[in-house]
Amino acid sequence: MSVSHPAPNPSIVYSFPTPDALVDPLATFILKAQKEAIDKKGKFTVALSGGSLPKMLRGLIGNKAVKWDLWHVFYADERVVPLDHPDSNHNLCKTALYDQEGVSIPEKHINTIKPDDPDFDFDAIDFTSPSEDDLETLADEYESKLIASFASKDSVRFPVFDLILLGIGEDGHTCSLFPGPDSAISEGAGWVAYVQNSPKPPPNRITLTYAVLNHAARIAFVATGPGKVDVLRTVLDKPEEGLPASRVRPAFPGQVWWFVDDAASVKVKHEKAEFRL
Ligand SMILES: O=C1O[C@H](COP(=O)(O)O)[C@@H](O)[C@H](O)[C@H]1O
Repeated sequence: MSVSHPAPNPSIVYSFPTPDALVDPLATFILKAQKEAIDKKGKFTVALSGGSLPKMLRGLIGNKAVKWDLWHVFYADERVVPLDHPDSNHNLCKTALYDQEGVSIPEKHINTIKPDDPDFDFDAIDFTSPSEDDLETLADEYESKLIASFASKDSVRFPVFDLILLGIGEDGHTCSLFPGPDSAISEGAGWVAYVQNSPKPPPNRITLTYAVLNHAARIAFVATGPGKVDVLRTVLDKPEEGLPASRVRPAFPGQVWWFVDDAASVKVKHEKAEFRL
């Protein structure tokens, strides 16, 4: 017997005149997601990306409505480098957000890729050339952190994030899910995968899988600037081309939103909505 799944909701695209103009609406959107999550279950689970995303969260800084103590943060992807390395997505988020005045997410709620297992010496990894065993351990241990945070008595097949904030590369990658045939990431039922030889440096990465992204309650992509113009057109108007960002389509009632600027969306034919929550 075949089981039919409801079709994903169409993505909602908001385009703003400048990158600065999307900062406050994005903060408002995040606060709404936070409120719904906290009203329902007393915490807010969010996955953050690196790249240009962390700085776009500046509208939250100093906003008294943010319940930092109830945030539980994971990374949509992370580069396998020391946590204080300039390429680390954690380090980017720390600099742009956690270290800012008034931002008080408890340290134990920030889930880095450094394993909790005291027998695994993260700092001893050869970061210039980590072994496949190390990468596999990091992915497995990160999955364990997700299990500890999401599995309950109604134990889950996949974590359901309240919100996942994503960026998109000019090649259509999102998280560390790059274009091209990588069946391990594409088809695997796991929650976390490792990537070697990523086309964008640094080469070794840990990423949430499509399966996790597509179980989220909300996904918000943030993309600005003329460098994203062609990829945005392809992802939004030609999803059949199957670029990684187009494959992020959580099943109903999940929903994808796009916060973009006009420079990035100028060629997009997909309907643009007026921002209102
Ligand atoms: O390598 C990565 O790239 C993407 C996109 O970055 P952006 O600077 O173009 O926004 C990012 O979302 C991801 O977290 C990162 O590891």
